[in-house]
Amino acid sequence: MTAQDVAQPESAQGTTHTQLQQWVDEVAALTTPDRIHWVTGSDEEWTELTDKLVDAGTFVRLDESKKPNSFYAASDPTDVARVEDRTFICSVDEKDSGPTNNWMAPDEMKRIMTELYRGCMAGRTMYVIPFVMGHLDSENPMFGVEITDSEYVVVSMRVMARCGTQVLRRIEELGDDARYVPALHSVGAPLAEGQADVPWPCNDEKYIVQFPEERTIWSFGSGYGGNALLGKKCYSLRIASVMARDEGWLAEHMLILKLTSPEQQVYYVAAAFPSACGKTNLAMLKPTIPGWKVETLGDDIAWMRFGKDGRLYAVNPEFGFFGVAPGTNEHTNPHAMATINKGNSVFTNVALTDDGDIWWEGLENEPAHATSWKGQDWTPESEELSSHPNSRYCTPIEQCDILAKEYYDPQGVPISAILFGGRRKTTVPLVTESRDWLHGTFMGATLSSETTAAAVGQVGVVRRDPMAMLPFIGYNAGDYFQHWVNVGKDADASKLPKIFYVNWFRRDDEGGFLWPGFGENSRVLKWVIERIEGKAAAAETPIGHVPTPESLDTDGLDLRDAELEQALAVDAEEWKAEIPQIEEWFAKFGDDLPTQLRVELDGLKARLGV
Ligand SMILES: Nc1nc2c(ncn2[C@@H]2O[C@H](COP(=O)(O)OP(=O)(O)OP(=O)(O)O)[C@@H](O)[C@H]2O)c(=O)[nH]1
Ligand SMILES: O=C([O-])CC(=O)C(=O)O
Repeated sequence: MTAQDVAQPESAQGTTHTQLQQWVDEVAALTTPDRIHWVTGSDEEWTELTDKLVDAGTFVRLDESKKPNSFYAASDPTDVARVEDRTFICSVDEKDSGPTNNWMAPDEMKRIMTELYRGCMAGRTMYVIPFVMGHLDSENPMFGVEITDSEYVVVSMRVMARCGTQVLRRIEELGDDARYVPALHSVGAPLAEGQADVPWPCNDEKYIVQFPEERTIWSFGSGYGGNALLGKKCYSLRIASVMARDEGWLAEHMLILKLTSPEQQVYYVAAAFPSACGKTNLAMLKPTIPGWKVETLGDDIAWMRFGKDGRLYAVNPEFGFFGVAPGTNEHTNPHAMATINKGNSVFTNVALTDDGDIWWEGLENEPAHATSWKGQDWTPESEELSSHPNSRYCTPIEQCDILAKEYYDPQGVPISAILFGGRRKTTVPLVTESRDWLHGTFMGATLSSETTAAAVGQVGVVRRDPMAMLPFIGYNAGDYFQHWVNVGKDADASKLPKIFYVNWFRRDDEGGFLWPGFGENSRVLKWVIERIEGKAAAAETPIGHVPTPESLDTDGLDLRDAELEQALAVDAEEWKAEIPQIEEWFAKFGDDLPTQLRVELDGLKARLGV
């Protein structure tokens, strides 16, 4: 079948952008969809698609009075999270993908995937989604075009990115000057003539592939989150990190928040934590200390470029939140709750209540009965969880009642502090200030965290997750470290953000969290700002500057002195035990590890007396 044979629905407008049209035609010829639909982004289209998803049994419409214009979806039980072992960086030279990524030669990968794509959209509609990550009116709009055969992906992309005709028109206006990332996605479930569809089509064989030199993404087999919404992790982190390396900026797995002190001083903070380690919660934090205010700019991704004034400015390229549902409630994240309660959201792999609402572990008002994410009867006595630990809400960022007005500024905001952090039960204190950019880069490069349900695999295993980017660095991680070193070297040190390392997850001897976390993390933010202002005290330790117990504002906090001390403790023996692990981690990189990081490690060893 040729592209010309593919039936065009009346709504298909095509494009005057010859090269884009050519690519769409080629994909259609290969994948043989029944129809092609160019996504407009209109409200009518949303209604059409969500109705179609309801008819297919993929979506259940939630009660309008509880969650207007919102939908429940349950995925195939095998398609619930990112698949890191099926994710590839197919650089031309294997060395450029480095020791932390899966690699295959691009030609070989394309040969395999072309066969998988052949006829894979039969019986389905092929959607063409023009989108832009970041602002349409920015100096260099970061366009993408995702082709997908999943209505779920179209609806979710519409929440997560600025999509549709307005973007396509801009691409057409720019013509050959429009730089866009072609991103091809299929669930890999062709339908034979007359064959009924399943609610969640997917394929056991999955590939999530980035071609860094071509700045192209090919994804096959999964309909879920970061595997399928290709503007998110695949483009805004893996491909964008390659662009950032080449162009001298940073594409990072970071939230961005605006902090206003009681004296009305404004600071912007970015923070990198691995998936499901608290970015969304910190980004929307409700401070428990009087006079401090937090507003949100982003909860997952930050693109940071130097401004003319020499400071590092961050923008959030996304348009929605794709947040972890379990644990989210009125206490832990009241702003996320207010955002999703406004509706226009998609909930995946949570529980469906009998009165047409959603529920998950940790949410208030536990229902007496619900349908679990696996479609089974669920009651509080059930042994199985009602919701998958990586169940998600997908909701528009503009509904967030504490969205900072600067979100709309394509220039972004000047960052004063960068926080790195992960989940560690032991060893890592509540907060540590680095001595300088290089030391902060070392902290980031050696970041460690227990694995979570956000990726398929074992949960709770400590692994190194540099800058929380382990699954997202689109090139050799050794070169990525060098890029961070270079950013510091080329900048005016006095204007660079200060780097800190936090750990909300240290445990006491009974296994409870030592630090109450959530809104109380505002106390740590306050200390961070007071360090920047030169006001707060700190103790110098082998690993960096740690608050003295008195320097951290604990007014009104129900925390015993001994607990605070334990949360802040730097135990030399525990840190000595980290050294061989860091050495093993660094050994992976061979000569690609920047000398400066080896020098930092030697410094740490000397201070610990190793
Ligand atoms: N103990 C404790 N748990 C927290 C804290 N902040 C977040 N969490 C929990 O960590 C889990 C993940 O939190 P999120 O804020 O959604 O994580 P995220 O980093 O945005 O996750 P991704 O969307 O996967 O990138 C939730 O279950 C939270 O309840 C904290 O300060 N202390
Ligand atoms: O990418 C996803 O599927 C969800 C997400 O935000 C993450 O895992 O960090």
